[in-house]
Amino acid sequence: MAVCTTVYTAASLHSPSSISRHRNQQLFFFSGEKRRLGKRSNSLEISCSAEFSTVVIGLAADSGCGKSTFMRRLTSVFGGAAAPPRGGNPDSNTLISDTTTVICLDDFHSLDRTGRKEKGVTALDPRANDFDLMYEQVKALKQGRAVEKPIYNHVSGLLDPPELIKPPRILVIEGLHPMYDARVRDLLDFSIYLDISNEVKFAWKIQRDMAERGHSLESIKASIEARKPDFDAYIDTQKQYADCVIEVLPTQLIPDDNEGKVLRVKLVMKEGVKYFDPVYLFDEGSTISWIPCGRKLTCSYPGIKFAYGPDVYYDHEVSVLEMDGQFDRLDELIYVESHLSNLSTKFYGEVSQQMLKHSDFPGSNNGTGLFQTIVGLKIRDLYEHIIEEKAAARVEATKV
Ligand SMILES: Nc1ncnc2c1ncn2[C@@H]1O[C@H](COP(=O)(O)OP(=O)(O)OP(=O)(O)O)[C@@H](O)[C@H]1O
Ligand SMILES: O=C(CO)[C@H](O)[C@H](O)COP(=O)(O)O
Repeated sequence: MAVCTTVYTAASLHSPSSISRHRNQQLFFFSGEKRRLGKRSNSLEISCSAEFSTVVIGLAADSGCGKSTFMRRLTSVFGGAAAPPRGGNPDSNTLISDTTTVICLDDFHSLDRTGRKEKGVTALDPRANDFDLMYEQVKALKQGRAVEKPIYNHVSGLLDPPELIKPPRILVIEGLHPMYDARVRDLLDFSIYLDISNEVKFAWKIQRDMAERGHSLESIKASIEARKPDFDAYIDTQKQYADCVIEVLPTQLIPDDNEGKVLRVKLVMKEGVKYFDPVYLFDEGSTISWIPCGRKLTCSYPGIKFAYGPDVYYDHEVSVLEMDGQFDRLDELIYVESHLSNLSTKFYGEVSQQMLKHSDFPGSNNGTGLFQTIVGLKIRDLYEHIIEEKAAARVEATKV
């Protein structure tokens, strides 16, 4: 494996004088192709060996919408536990496992909490974020170069000294804006948008911020309202670019439900995405409605309803799989799994096994957990295909 290792620091990208200081920093060099950086090189750009490839996944969602839970499910599909960088800043937002590194895009806030207050902008506003640096650093990692990424400290509201991020096999960039900047968007091998309806978002935020963070109901309402215009303008618009959207809505099984406990969840899968074959129920391309409750699946009120079929989403052809309701017994999930195809599992029952393994995670009894698990397996499959493709290209290149 050859890895190019110029270190991009936040400072090096802003100040021309620091570019020369950092230009020749090379921290790691494995065997393989070596390209020397000329001392008088004007640019930090260096061409890296094609032997190394980081697959980049984008996960977009508003704060408190289940990104961390999704990340825990995804990391588990690859095996091993994810932890913050060892010996680093205790308030780091990064999670590293054997295969994946998850970086939080809040680290690219260019304004700290006070700066935002002074300028009267929210963290969702592009003016509070450094997209040039985000692009440079995601590109560097994708090409196999380590970066010195800034840290936004959620405890202090300040920008902390940067942390070193080495190129992983799979880089997940999660946060408010992974698909906002076209340059960053183009670096993504796959993208997901978690689309939580306002009613559900409110219920989740209350549950977490009141119970765990001691906020009052009024302050939670006020914070959601204050964020809404910027959320609509800058975050929600990104879903049109996503390869896959998990939409979470109130149930339709209980008339006028206002409890928000039972959920209707849709998995919107774009057609024609390389190495991503949408999952289907019973018969690919048909329109299907299925109530699985009966002899093989225990369902208490209000029951469970699945739907599947083709649709159009922001002018793209998509397949949509929907689940309304919740499971009573996860050990019976295999019945549902056996009617789904294109799951990219490695053995019969892998979806059910993953769900049972994390039955304590939020959403494990409904479509949020089921669809997050399925997307995790699809990402593993996509990753394996990309790696295979690169290996085949290398073999071809050696023949030439
Ligand atoms: N599928 C789910 N079903 C029910 N509640 C959920 C689900 N996912 C998340 N939640 C609730 O939302 C809260 C936030 O989830 P999580 O920490 O995964 O979100 P996040 O997007 O990473 O948040 P933040 O960006 O603010 O750190 C959880 O504590 C939980 O209460
Ligand atoms: O939307 C957010 C992303 O998670 C945060 O609100 C943003 O990062 C600002 O942080 P803080 O609320 O700590 O000032």
